[in-house]
Amino acid sequence: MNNILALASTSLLSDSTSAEDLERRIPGFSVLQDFFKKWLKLDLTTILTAAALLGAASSGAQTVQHTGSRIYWWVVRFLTASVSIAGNDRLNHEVLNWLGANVLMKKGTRILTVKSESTRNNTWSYRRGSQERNDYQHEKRVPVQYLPTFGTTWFIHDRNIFMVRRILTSNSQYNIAWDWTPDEYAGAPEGDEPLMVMCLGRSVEPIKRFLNTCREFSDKQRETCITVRSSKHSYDGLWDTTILRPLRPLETVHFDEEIKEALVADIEKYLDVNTRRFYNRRGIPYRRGFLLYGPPGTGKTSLSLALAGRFGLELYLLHMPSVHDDTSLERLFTALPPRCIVLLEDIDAVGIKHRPRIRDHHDSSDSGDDSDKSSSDRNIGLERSRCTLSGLLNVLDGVASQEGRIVLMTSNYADKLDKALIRPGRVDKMLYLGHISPRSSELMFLRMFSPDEDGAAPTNRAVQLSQDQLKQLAVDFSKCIPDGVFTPAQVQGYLLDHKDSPVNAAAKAKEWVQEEIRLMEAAKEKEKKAAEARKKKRKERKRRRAERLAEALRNYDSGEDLEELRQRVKVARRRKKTITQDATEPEEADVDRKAGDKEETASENRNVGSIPNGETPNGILQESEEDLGAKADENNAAHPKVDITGTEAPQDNKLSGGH
Ligand SMILES: Nc1ncnc2c1ncn2[C@@H]1O[C@H](COP(=O)(O)OP(=O)(O)OP(=O)(O)O)[C@@H](O)[C@H]1O
Repeated sequence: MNNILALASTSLLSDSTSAEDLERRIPGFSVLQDFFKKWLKLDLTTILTAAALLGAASSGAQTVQHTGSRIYWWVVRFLTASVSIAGNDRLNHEVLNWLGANVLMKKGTRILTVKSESTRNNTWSYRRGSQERNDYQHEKRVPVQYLPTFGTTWFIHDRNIFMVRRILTSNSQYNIAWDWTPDEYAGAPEGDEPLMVMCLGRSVEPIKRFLNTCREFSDKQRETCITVRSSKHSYDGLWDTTILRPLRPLETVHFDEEIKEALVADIEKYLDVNTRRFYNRRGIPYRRGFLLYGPPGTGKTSLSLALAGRFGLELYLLHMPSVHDDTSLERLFTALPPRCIVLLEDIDAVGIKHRPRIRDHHDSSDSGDDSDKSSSDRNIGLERSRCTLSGLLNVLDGVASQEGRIVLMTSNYADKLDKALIRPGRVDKMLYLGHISPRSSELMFLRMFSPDEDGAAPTNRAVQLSQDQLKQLAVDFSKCIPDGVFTPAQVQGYLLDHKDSPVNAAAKAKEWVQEEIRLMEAAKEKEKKAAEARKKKRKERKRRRAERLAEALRNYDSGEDLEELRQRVKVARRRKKTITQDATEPEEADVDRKAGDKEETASENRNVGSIPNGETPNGILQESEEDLGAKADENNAAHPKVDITGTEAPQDNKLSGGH
């Protein structure tokens, strides 16, 4: 730049002086000048002068811009108050949401960004933003939402001038063509950019009020929905998926009305501010836990959703089998807000660590099939969580556990839950949701066929009936439903099949009930036969083992010390256990074990003398060991070796919610 200025000043001097000076500065300048003059009829000195002047002007402009920017920020600093909001803060989205609905559309802003559906493959993407799905607006396409883009949005709120800057961060990977491309055109925000909310004046109070408005606006939008948060990638410890589900009124979950009222009253009392104070003053951890248990399809999940809606709380959903490990579980619990409902589904799936896979493998290879396992164990074993019971107990009421939340756990196998898990403090009330009663089926019928609040028919093709007619049909229908036989899900399924005609639903109920009972009995019979076959097989195997053992004992040298034999059984069992645990390839381990046993047998043979019929003490050991294994299997069948097993729920905190 100094050179250009020097050149410009030189060029402005007299012709001869400047030419001499330029020749001195740029060797060969006079030759070039002659060439330009002769062939292009241009004066090189004039061109250089013009270029130098332009350069000087640009440099001046930059200095002015720089000074202007400093003055601007000086003014901003002294005349405005500001609050910054991180990209991953919920308030960030709430502010954008408010701006989108209340400023951009009204002002007719011309530079916007749009949000619809993410097509990103979450499995492979490194940078994952939170996702929001609206189940309420069941449209074919996700509705688009217009939001502020990068840069500043100005608006007046509550008689104050506000500016909200959506900041282009260094993380934003955009290909900016030129340095001077304005932020607004630099690309599309991904949703995790910080915001700077500024307001003219020296107090942050107007900003606080504005932020409150944004929160209330979002809450209002959610009033018709329940916000369900879940974690797609539980190992991140992030509640990264938000689903807006239609609000489910509590009246639509049918079970004993008294129990329902007691449950609502209990939660209401717990959420009362005075209760919190009461807990805090007395040093009692402010937490409440409920266990909802019963057969599948009896409304455990539906009740949890309804309770979230009833108390305006967000529901944090954790499907236990998909939680990666204890660390992930802890991270997720640490990220919970103070007031929410946490739904832990299929709590009985916790505890795979207590039943190592290698042992399972060995068991099944020993028995040849898995028919030894009890059916309930097999059912539980379909999907096991990798969390341990102690990990779960820790998050429920460990030191780092969040206070103020309500934990709802669901289980189909409450009788197998560990006492530690359901002790008061972790589970304060147990609620059984069972099969449907005639009264509940009557209510379900009415709910299904009653006109909507606006008087519209439940379906387009539904025949409109008077309220009295409908009530009569509901009573007729309920008379056909036997008490405590069907799950509410079954009855709902039937009613949905006849959703266009309550008359048909009531008329065909008897026939449906008979057919359904026949099918259920057939399924039960089949299951009974399968269980008998399993039992028979187990008995047969035991008989064979007993025979072999008896045979071995017949051939047993009575001179051998029985105690010694017992010790050998113990040693062999211990060795087998070690091999099973160490083995990465169980077959190899098995071969090693057998080889080891053979060697031992040889040496034992030397000690105890020859064993007739080729039956070795090891043979006896193996039989005894298998026998013990069989006993363990039987034991498993009676008390499946899940972490949370074999304990009776305490009676004092039981609520029975039979429908
Ligand atoms: N008590 C009930 N009242 C009204 N509807 C019910 C009830 N129980 C079940 N349903 C209906 O049956 C379906 C399944 O219910 P839900 O998922 O809540 O059962 P669940 O007990 O959680 O089952 P699972 O143990 O298999 O998770 C839902 O569509 C729900 O509307």
